[in-house]
Amino acid sequence: MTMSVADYARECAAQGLRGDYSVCRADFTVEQTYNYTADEQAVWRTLCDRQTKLTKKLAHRSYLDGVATLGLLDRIPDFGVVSEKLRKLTGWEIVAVPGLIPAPAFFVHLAARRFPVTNWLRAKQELDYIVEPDMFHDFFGHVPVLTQPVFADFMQMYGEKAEHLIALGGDEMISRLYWYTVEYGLIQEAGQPLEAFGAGLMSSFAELQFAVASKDAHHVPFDLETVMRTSYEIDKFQRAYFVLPSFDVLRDAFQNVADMAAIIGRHKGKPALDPAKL
Ligand SMILES: C[C@H](O)[C@H](O)[C@H]1CNc2nc(N)[nH]c(=O)c2N1
Ligand SMILES: N[C@@H](Cc1ccccc1)C(=O)O
Ligand SMILES: [Fe+2]
Repeated sequence: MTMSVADYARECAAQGLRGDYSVCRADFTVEQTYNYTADEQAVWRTLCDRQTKLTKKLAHRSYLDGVATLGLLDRIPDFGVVSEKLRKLTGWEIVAVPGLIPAPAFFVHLAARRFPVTNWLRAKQELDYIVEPDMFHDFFGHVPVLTQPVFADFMQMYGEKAEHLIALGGDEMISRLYWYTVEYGLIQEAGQPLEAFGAGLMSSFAELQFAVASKDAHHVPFDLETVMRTSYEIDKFQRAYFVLPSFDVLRDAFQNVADMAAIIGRHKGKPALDPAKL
């Protein structure tokens, strides 16, 4: 199922990831330990002020409705306090993690309506973009939509179905689908402008503008099989952004898990598609 914390900690250190995985529980959770400095509080406020202005213009309404419901904070959030509010709204809660955790463990949390939020914050030198998920990405990017019942249910369903598809050897392919939609997806509904959908865009001042507004961004119409076959890199701007015609198209992809299992069966272990060549 999931590799041990010790093995994963070694792998993260080898990749130069920042999180301290030495104090994780077996499910990769840690305590939040609310001991942030005045400087970190100031970085948090700056990030929230700038991103709130930008997402108002470029983000899909599902995210903005979530922000309005969540009531974004002028201080670094106390995960316990926010979990109390989330539980009442949609049954979700936040668990603290040291940073990126393995996909299988990640999906087990989603299936249980627990969203893993990194417990450390980016430095002021990384304000516009950071190569690994930090607390601002996980919280500001992902948590707002968990207040919206339709998306809260979708994220739990994603975790449940992913566990089943990982058992079929779909670990990489189900992660790609998550990556190109929940993390870096765009959406353009009929008669609407192109908007950001993915959390990795909501938390990055630089990439949000690039993905939605730059003529150099490579936009590809969403296609389930293509997405599941296309590789991605986590530490640079995406070389393809898939555009959903509606949220229903993404949710409906999960209605027929047999189709997803068939795609996994067809392409498991084959070379991935290059996003730049789509
Ligand atoms: C599912 C897919 O692998 C995706 O990149 C996961 C992996 N691990 C993660 N770990 C954390 N802490 N936060 C995330 O958003 C993710 N995303
Ligand atoms: N690049 C995102 C953070 C992120 C890194 C890696 C994976 C997902 C998200 C940001 O700058 O906010
Ligand atoms: Fe994320």
